[in-house]
Amino acid sequence: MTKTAAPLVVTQGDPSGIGPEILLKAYLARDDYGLPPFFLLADPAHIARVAGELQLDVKIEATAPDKACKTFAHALPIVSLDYDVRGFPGRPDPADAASTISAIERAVACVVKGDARALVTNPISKSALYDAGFAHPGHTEFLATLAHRHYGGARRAVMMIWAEELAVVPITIHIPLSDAPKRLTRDLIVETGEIAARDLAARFHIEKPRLAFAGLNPHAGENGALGREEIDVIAPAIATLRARGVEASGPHPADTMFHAAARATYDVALCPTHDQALIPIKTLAFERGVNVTLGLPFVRTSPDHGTAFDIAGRGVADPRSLIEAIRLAGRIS
Ligand SMILES: NC(=O)C1=CN([C@@H]2O[C@H](COP(=O)(O)OP(=O)(O)OC[C@H]3O[C@@H](n4cnc5c(N)ncnc54)[C@H](O)[C@@H]3O)[C@@H](O)[C@H]2O)C=CC1
Ligand SMILES: NCC(=O)COP(=O)(O)O
Repeated sequence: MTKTAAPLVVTQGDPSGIGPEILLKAYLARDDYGLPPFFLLADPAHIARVAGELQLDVKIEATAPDKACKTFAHALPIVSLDYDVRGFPGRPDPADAASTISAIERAVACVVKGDARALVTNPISKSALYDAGFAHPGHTEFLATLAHRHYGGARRAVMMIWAEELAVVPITIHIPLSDAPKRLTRDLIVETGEIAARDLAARFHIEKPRLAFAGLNPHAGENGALGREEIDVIAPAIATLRARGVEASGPHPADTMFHAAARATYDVALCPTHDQALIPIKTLAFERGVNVTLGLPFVRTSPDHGTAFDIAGRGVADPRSLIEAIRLAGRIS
């Protein structure tokens, strides 16, 4: 199968979260949104149970990846995981962790083999997986490990959350806030900036991406009076990026770089910490934001939200972020 003819592969995510529901709703909306064909890696019996409980009229067909495109027109294609998934809504179950992890591993294997052109992940509960012994902070870092496993070489994955009006990159990701200043090195900033610039050009066709870096401290340090990371670490990293031909600006005060006029001056905002980056995008575009992993030899997208255990099983979950994740994966792969 040629890469562009291949379907997308979608993972089950945490089966007790809203993943199965939004996936079923996305399938029902496939024609309205012009979604490219996809197949789900899951336990077909579990997905049929969720569809029945939520009265979502979706025909489900267990199939193989090479039959998925044909199936997609009349039924939701599911490639079966070798697990009996319990997935009681709202109650994450350690017994389901192995199936959740296996879906991610198998999805990457499908892309590597050419059975799928890109992967879209449903949300996982980090703490539920940590409790089951999962050693990776999140998908992003796990995918870098899987890329290394399949392709060799050092692999660094960069998280970007994207919407039409804003794209953000957290330079440090899933670490305690108190560790962020120590982990924020010149090398990390330069590497993150280079990956973002490269993938925005290659995958999003922005010829010369404009990168805007946020400071770490209030008012970007106020010339060192409120912290020295801007002077000692961030500004030198920006200078290195500029010397290497990357259009990089900053460090900008993080509190004033997300209003509309400021956003018009850059293509992506890169922030030292997770929440500096994710709060603005989730405020502006929670229902439409897409998490895209940059830096890998394959495309992975995901909705910007999590497992939403508080509403799982109630039928009220909004599928639009997953729909946008599927659309974007189709567009950039
Ligand atoms: N890509 C991934 O796998 C992600 C996983 N997570 C995980 O999700 C778990 C829960 O995280 P939270 O911080 O509670 O964030 P969350 O995004 O799951 O929920 C936050 C709030 O938004 C609501 N919400 C989320 N998605 C919604 C949707 N599609 N429709 C309607 N309402 C929605 C929820 O009901 C909740 O009130 C955590 O364990 C976290 O690790 C969080 C973000 C991304
Ligand atoms: N807050 C975003 C998030 O946690 C997503 O992480 P990942 O599982 O995509 O690495």
